[in-house]
Amino acid sequence: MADPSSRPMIEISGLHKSFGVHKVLTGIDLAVPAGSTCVILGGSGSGKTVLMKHMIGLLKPDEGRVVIDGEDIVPMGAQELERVRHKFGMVFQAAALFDSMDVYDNVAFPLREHRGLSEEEIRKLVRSKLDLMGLPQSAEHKFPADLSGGMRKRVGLARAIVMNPKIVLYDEPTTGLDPITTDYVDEMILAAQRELGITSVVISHDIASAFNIADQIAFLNKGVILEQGPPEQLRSSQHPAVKVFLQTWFGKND
Ligand SMILES: Nc1ncnc2c1ncn2[C@@H]1O[C@H](COP(=O)(O)OP(=O)(O)OP(=O)(O)O)[C@@H](O)[C@H]1O
Repeated sequence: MADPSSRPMIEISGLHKSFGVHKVLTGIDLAVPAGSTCVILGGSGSGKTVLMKHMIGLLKPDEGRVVIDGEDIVPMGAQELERVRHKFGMVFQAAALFDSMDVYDNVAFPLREHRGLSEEEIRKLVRSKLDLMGLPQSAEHKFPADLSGGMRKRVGLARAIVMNPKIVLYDEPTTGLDPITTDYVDEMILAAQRELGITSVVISHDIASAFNIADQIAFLNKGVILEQGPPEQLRSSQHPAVKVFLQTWFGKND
């Protein structure tokens, strides 16, 4: 568990974003302490993906600041943004692996693209990340089509952390997975945080998974964060929209 008083790795303040007349984000304030896991929870269309895109500068806000590791990225041009993006790893809903490459080459790909490393150095880095994700040597030469959904997720995660990023953004990492595989993926997210000190931001509408992995949950609804804090704070929220959303899961499990 990260120290909540540590300095923020991501700090968003007064963020507004509209597309035409459609106001999507209307005043977001969010601080994610270094080394912690923040889950952005919210229903479909609440603005989770739009918020995440601001964190890596894929969208510019109409108003507000987006400070990453001490730097406001809003005024940055393409070259500077490219430098900041190297601090990020991304895990997408679909694992987004290259079908024509085996597991080893998929994970090695970012290292070959961005670093002048020897094959031996690449081997060490790839193996260490596959180990962390619990992928045995025998999986290295399999192709994505031959892997289960959960295995593909783990390969995607190994690739996202192979460059030792400071921050990993997860876009709906457990959508479409069965409960056991979901637990396993949650474990992998926690392992990456624990072993590598990674700051994680997870967008999700999976309540069980959010409560499993989050140091902090930010509940997004209609473009504003209605409640933000440790899972137990969300659980006891008196905000009607938060209560209704959580009842969809806790209602069934209490
Ligand atoms: N580039 C864009 N142009 C216009 N509208 C957009 C654009 N990107 C997102 N939106 C709108 O912003 C709103 C929020 O979208 P967003 O993708 O952030 O939702 P979400 O919370 O991630 O939902 P989901 O869980 O369904 O992925 C939606 O109404 C969407 O149509």
